[in-house]
Amino acid sequence: MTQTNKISRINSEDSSVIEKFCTSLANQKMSSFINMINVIAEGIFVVNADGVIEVINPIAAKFFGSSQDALVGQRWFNFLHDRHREHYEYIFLNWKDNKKLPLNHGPKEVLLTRADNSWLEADLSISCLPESLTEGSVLFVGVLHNLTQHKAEYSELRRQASTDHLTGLANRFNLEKTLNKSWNDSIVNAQPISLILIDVDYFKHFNDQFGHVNGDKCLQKIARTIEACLPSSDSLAARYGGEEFAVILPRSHATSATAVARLIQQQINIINFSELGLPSTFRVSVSQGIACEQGGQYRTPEALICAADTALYRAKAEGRNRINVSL
Ligand SMILES: Nc1nc2c(ncn2[C@@H]2O[C@H](COP(=O)(O)OP(=O)(O)OP(=O)(O)O)[C@@H](O)[C@H]2O)c(=O)[nH]1
Repeated sequence: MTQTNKISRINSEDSSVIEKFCTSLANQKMSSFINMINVIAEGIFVVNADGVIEVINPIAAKFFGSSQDALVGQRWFNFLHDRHREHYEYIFLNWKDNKKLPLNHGPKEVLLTRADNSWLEADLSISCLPESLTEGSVLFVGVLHNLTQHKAEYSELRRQASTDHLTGLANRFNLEKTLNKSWNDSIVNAQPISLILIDVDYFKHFNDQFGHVNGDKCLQKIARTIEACLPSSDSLAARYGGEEFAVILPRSHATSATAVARLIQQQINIINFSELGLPSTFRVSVSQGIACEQGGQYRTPEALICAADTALYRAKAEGRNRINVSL
C-alpha cells in the first residue's frame, strides 16, 4: 500500500486534518504504527490535544458504530456516555494547562454511546504517543477493549451463583445474604421482619410412588406457586434445601406473614399434577413455620431461622398441612 493510499484511507474528507497528519506520516515510524494498529484486534484510535480523531482502526470504528472515514475529524468525547464525557474533557483540559505532565489514564471502564445510540461497555486506556513517533505533534492513543461479552458472562455467573438450579428460586447462599441485609434494614428502620420455612409433606413417599423425575417437577411447581404468593418485590422466595423452602418478608408482622402462609397453603393444595401423569385428584401439602422479629425478640438472623424451624417442626408434629407461628 502506498503512502497516499494510506492517507486517503485514514481521512478522505477533512483536508486540514490530512495536511496536519501528513506531517506525521512523513515519519516512517508513524506509518508503521498506523499499519500496525489497523491489524490489532483491540479498538485503537489516535486523537490530538483537542480530542479530535486523527486515526482510528477498524475495530475502534466498529465500537463507535461508524466508518473510519466518517469518524476522522470528529471529537472522540462525543462517543462517551454523559457520565464519562465530562471526566475525559476535564482530563484533556487539565493536561493542556500542565503540559509537563504526561497524560496516561486508565484502563478504566467506560460506556460508549455509539452512532446508532446503542451502548457499548469497554475498558479504555489513554496514553501520550512518544514525540519520537509524532515528530513533535501532541497525539494521544486510546485503546478500547470490548467488555460486552465479559460482562454478559460475569452476570450469568453471578446469576448462577445465587440461583437454585432446579427451581430457579434464590439458593441458600442468596437467602442468607438477603436475610442479613433485610435484617439490618429492619433494625435500622425499626420495622418487623418475618421468615416462613416451608417443608413439603411426605415427599419421600411422593418420590417412591412417582419417581425422582416427577419429584423434581413437583418441586418446580411448588417453587413457582410460592413465588407467585410473594406480597412485594422486596420479599424473597428461596430453596432452603431438599424439599424445604423459605420466604423472607421484610416489613411484615406475624399476622401478615400468616396471611401469606395461608395463601401458599391454599395454592399448593390445589396444584394439579395430571400433566405429569398423576391422578387428577392427587394433591400435595406443605407444613410451615413462621417467626417474626420485632423489637429485639431475636438477636440474630440465625436465631430467627431457628425459631421458624422450631415452629415448622411443631406444624409437622401437629399433623402436617399446618401453619405454626413462633411466639
Ligand atoms: N426428587 C427430588 N427429591 C428430593 C430432592 N431433595 C430432596 N428430596 C427428597 O425429599 C425427601 C425428603 O424426605 P423426608 O426428609 O423423609 O421427609 P418427608 O418424606 O417429606 O416427610 P415429612 O417432611 O416428615 O413430611 C427424600 O426422599 C429426598 O430424597 C430433590 O431435589 N428432588
